[in-house]
Amino acid sequence: MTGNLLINVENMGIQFGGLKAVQGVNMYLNRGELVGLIGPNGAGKTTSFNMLTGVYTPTEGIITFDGKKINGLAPYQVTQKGISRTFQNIRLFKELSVLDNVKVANHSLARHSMWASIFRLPNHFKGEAEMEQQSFEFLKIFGLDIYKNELAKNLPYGMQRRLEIARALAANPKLLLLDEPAAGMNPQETHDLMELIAFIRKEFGLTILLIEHDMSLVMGICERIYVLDHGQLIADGTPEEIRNNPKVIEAYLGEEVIS
Ligand SMILES: Nc1ncnc2c1ncn2[C@@H]1O[C@H](COP(=O)(O)OP(=O)(O)OP(=O)(O)O)[C@@H](O)[C@H]1O
Repeated sequence: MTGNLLINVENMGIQFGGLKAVQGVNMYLNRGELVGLIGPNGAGKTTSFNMLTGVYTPTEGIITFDGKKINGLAPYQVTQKGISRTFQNIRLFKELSVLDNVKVANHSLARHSMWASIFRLPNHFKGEAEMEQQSFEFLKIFGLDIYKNELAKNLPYGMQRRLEIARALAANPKLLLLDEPAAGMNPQETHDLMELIAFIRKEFGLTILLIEHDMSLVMGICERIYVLDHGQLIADGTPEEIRNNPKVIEAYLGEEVIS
């Protein structure tokens, strides 16, 4: 047990050739928190997610998750530790059904052994049935059950975004990282998504870190917000504090209106 602290990031940074894309980032999330990560284009938000999930190894700093250092772990090991994510550009198995997309992600949760699967022992079929049922339950939560047998590529855009979150959740994370979940959604879809995020967080006892350009969403559901600009944190605080922070207003001038 590591108390209330779930993830702690100390002095995190990464350099690509001569470019310091992210540097000196300190942040933390307590269990159960819903925190936003915002900043202008190119500020280093996705790069930070890539470091938290093992896609990139930071060139400086320490990331501690659930009391253990996770720098240098491969992405699948980070997932096993309990961090799942979605991507800015939707990454689904487009030629698989909606249900199978969730089942694939759910596979790491399957309680039946690999040997039972390989030799198709009775436990395998029991495990398969359980997994199918569990995956279907996820689809229901996301309002995707009616699309169960549809190929992922045929889903309306907003539903594809939802399926991405369902998949990330099926890996049973403690920490969920959402990279622009409302990108390309209309205001109604964004509003529904906001409610869904609040719901799954409560229902699954999740901790969530969210990158988002839609300020109504960020300001509406996050308890705390970190602001990145040119690879460095320039502010952190409550939505109210962030909205009134002169540095943040300056960083966003000409790009976003913080409302
Ligand atoms: N693999 C890489 N090699 C070189 N430069 C990179 C690499 N990945 C990211 N960068 C650079 O790091 C900087 C931060 O990019 P990043 O995608 O993290 O920004 P962002 O805040 O997520 O932006 P956006 O809001 O547009 O998605 C950019 O200058 C980008 O070009």
